[in-house]
Amino acid sequence: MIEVEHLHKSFQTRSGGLLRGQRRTVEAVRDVSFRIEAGEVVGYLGPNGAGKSTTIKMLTGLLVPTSGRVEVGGLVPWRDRRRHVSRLGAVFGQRTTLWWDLPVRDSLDLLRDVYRVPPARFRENLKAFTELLDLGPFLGTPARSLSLGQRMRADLAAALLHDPELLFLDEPTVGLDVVAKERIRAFVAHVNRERGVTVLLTTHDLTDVERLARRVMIIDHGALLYDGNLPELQARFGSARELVVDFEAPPADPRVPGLVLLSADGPRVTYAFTGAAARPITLVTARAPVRDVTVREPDIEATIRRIYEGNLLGTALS
Ligand SMILES: Nc1ncnc2c1ncn2[C@@H]1O[C@H](COP(=O)(O)OP(=O)(O)OP(=O)(O)O)[C@@H](O)[C@H]1O
Repeated sequence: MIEVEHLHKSFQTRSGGLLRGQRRTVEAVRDVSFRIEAGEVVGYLGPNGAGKSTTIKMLTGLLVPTSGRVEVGGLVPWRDRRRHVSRLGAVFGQRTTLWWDLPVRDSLDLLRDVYRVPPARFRENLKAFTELLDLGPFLGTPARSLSLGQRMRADLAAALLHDPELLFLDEPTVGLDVVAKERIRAFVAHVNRERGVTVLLTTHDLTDVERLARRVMIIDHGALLYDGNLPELQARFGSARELVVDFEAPPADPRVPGLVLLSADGPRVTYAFTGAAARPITLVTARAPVRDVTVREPDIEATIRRIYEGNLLGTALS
């Protein structure tokens, strides 16, 4: 579906401040290559300024690469813009594609005309999306009066009315409460599953990724650092699992041979371990009477932070 080979994009900028006017080259994307198959949901992650938007803009045809190859469904995005755009949908969390002063329903009608959606198909899609996203209560409301969550739902419907094969989502849940976030995620999972829509998702909310994407690509300073699934990411870069043990009484010596002691606070002692939890639990319970044990998984957020920090320190990770 998407093929990217040795993609580069540089921008010429002029510096401000003391060096005002001096030309500078920013390499926003450096030698990025990947393939995305039809029907995949891929999380595209990276800290601010990493090169995510620049990549997406090249994939949508808004920007022409400095060098390298991009093909989406057999088309070169910036050369075949019109045909390309008819096959993709995009939702940008920070701005809307809806007409600000028009009722949502009128915006959707206009998009139907822009994309020449057959009337029967339009009716089917509008009905399905109205149900799935509960658009009914605000179809008559102008975009400017919608809450952020309502606006996102309307934007998602707008992006999918013309049955695109590919959906770009840029921060689709930013600023939403947990319930609204979950509703958006459920909808995206639905269109992927039921309609086979391929999704490329940029987000700073890792719950979006855990919920939706089996695969993640991590970019920093324009270069791809990781491309793979989440469990492998955890296995390769995650910190150890933690075993939190509540002993019946504070142990005189909390150390257990074979386990790394992280902290001891009265009867509660925390150890680090890797692999399965059975052996550490056996070791601990053999040591002293235990009231309770909990296994704490390393969180994906911490893992990704370590990858970003590793890159800042210049560590080769991939
Ligand atoms: N039109 C432009 N002119 C000059 N520099 C640019 C331009 N667009 C992007 N850049 C620079 O390219 C780099 C990558 O920016 P990009 O917007 O792709 O990052 P991002 O990963 O999308 O970040 P964010 O998460 O903050 O949106 C940054 O250093 C940015 O300042």
